[in-house]
Amino acid sequence: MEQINIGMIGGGTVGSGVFRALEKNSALMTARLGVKLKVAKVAVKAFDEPRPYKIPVATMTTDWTTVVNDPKIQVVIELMGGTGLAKTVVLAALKLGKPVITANKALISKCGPELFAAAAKNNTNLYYEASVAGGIPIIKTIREALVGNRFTQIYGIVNGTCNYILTRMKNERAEFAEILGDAQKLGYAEAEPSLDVDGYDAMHKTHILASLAHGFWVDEKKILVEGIRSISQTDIQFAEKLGYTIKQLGIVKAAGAGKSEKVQISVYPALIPQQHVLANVNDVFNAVFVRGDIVGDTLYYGRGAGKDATASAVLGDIADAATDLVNGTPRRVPAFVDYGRRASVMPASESVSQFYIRLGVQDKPGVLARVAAIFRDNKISIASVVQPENPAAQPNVPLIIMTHACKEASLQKALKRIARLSEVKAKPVLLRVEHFE
Ligand SMILES: NC(=O)C1=CN([C@@H]2O[C@H](COP(=O)(O)OP(=O)(O)OC[C@H]3O[C@@H](n4cnc5c(N)ncnc54)[C@H](O)[C@@H]3O)[C@@H](O)[C@H]2O)C=CC1
Ligand SMILES: N[C@@H](CC=O)C(=O)O
Ligand code: NA
Repeated sequence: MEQINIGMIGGGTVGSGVFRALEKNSALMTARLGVKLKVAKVAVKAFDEPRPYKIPVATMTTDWTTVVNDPKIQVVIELMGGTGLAKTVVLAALKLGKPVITANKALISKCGPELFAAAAKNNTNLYYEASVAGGIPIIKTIREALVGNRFTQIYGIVNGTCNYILTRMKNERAEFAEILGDAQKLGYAEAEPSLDVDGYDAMHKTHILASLAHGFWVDEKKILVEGIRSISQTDIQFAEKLGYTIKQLGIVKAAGAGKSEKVQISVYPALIPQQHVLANVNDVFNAVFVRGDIVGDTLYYGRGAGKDATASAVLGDIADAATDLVNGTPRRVPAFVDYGRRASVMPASESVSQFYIRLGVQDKPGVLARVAAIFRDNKISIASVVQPENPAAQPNVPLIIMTHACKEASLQKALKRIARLSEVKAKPVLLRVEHFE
């Protein structure tokens, strides 16, 4: 029976997870695939760095080139992260004609077309299932299982760290910073956790999904990105009172048809109705809702981060890479196909939604009337206003306003004027409300 020798660059949370998962289930995979799989070498920064599972010292090296260049290594897995050296590693392996597996969404989002071209030029492939929604097989679903569909809507909770933080903020009334520390300890957060909390990790994943779903590599600068830092206990509790839960969403929504089709691609924390299925996706779990024109609505759920769930996605890619090698079909499912469907990305200013606005205002007569007048001037209709009682006679109090649906541009214009009012004492917090229509 043929054996495929695998070289891994990175042996941290995900890398050691993959090593351990193969120790556990490689015999099962061999039985299913008819090919033996062996992680022959692992490159790490330091042999004794903390990692959740052990990797034998004899398997490790600190020189990645000895892994990639070893003629016995047939498949290279990049699990080091970042977009600098990781890109060099991936390109080096592809240039040697070796299939590469990566979990690195930052790298795919930033350099996808260049890497896909290198894979094609060298008649090999790039596999990246672990890069989006951890253990959920969403890349395979969009590219293979649902290949017969046009995708009209994708809504995803695609960052495990943010979902974990928002869930614990809601359930325990705990504060942001303390929970982020736990997400780091659990191996969910990026090495640079601002990628998670400022929305960029979810943007990388939404960028990849949008590009796959619509057949052209989206310009990432056109994606609206907002993180979860500005969300406070006040927002979580008011959202709850109003019947909503706050979730960070990646949104890919197509409107119009043919040449006039526009795709909204955004990442932001949104108020979603408590009874919606995505409102009940908690902790590190991710979920992706996909609407296809033939299949209708579909939903995928699972752990979005962590050593084992992410390893499971890498194992799936190992199976594909090994089978493609054995069968001599390296480009059976190309990493990405640009089929020239240049729908335009809708500018954020054109999108329409309902808004939640939290202002910090002086508690004195006339403030609400002045704010309401600005909304009226911008033809924005107010759906409800909540101002909690102020028994402690604080000088500044929150004022929460829910609007009816309006254009983002009108809302932003109104908000600029409101922020300048002398009675408005803090930077307004704006959250969109998503009704999944
Ligand atoms: N942790 C998670 O839940 C998930 C992580 N990812 C992605 O997987 C990748 C790896 O993430 P983690 O395992 O969490 O990171 P980590 O920080 O735990 O592990 C990184 C590994 O790369 C090694 N490394 C770094 N620079 C190196 C160099 N110059 N030469 C050799 N080895 C080097 C480190 O020694 C370490 O073993 C990242 O791209 C991340 O975005 C994707 C999905 C989930
Ligand atoms: N930091 C990421 C890891 C998985 O992609 C997340 O929290 O989702
Ligand atoms: Na995945």
